[in-house]
Amino acid sequence: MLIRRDQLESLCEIAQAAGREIMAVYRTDFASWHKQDQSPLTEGDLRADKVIRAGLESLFPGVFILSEESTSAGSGARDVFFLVDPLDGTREFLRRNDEFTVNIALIAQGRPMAGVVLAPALGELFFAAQGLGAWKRQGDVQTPLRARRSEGPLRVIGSRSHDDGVLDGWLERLQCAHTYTAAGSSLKFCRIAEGAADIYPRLGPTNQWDTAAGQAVLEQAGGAVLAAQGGDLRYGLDRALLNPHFVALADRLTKFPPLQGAAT
Ligand SMILES: Nc1ncnc2c1ncn2[C@@H]1O[C@H](COP(=O)(O)O)[C@@H](OP(=O)(O)O)[C@H]1O
Ligand SMILES: [Mg+2]
Repeated sequence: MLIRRDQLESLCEIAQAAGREIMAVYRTDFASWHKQDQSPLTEGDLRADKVIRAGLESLFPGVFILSEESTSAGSGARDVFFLVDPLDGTREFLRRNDEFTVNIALIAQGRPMAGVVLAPALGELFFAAQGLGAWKRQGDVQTPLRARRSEGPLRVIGSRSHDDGVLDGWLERLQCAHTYTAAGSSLKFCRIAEGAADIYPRLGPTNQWDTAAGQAVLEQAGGAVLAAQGGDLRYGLDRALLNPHFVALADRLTKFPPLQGAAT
């Protein structure tokens, strides 16, 4: 299922509306609490989820929505559905370091066909769809995205808040000079998509909604997201919510150490 340019623009508007809800909370002395899985939750997550769900239901009536914070009625596998993380990087939100994002992805036949990633505190919007392309919009400036491997040291980017030490061993096995930068949330995919980083190894858990929109942006910018067991990272309501370990790359031919200890 391909989406039209005006539909992609509408997805951007929905993300921006969610971003406004999040920023309204961010500016206050907001409370946070923990979900059953011990991940943090704020009013920002819930308000953004509500706005996104309402927007998607009106724009794409009847299309199933799986969000981190809510699930559409009905169950079973569907070929086409939305994957939504209304506030990715809740820990970054709590730390007030601005590196959190709104994520909306359209999945068809297991692949992310379109994605919008908005970093509302940074004012950066990334959006892409198969057949259309990938762009970054910041203020009035819009630029096409093109992932590219630097000619210098390999620029590795990784999680700011979730590093269980496995990454250090992986970096030691890299056979080339490299630099390392930490960044929160799905912004890591976007940094590769805009040519600011080369590789994002994820050797710890993520959920499907954490990665789908970022993958759509990166793939349409020319990059790739490879799953530990081989092939491009895929999505589905009939699959585990937890992603396998993966590596996101500007250039899929980049050599990297095996993603050992991969979850499936
Ligand atoms: N132990 C765990 N189990 C499942 N998901 C985890 C996890 N630790 C981190 N994550 C996922 O990693 C995301 C944050 O990514 P990063 O570390 O790259 O900023 C979290 O998104 P949320 O912040 O939306 O909960 C969460 O979904
Ligand atoms: Mg998330």
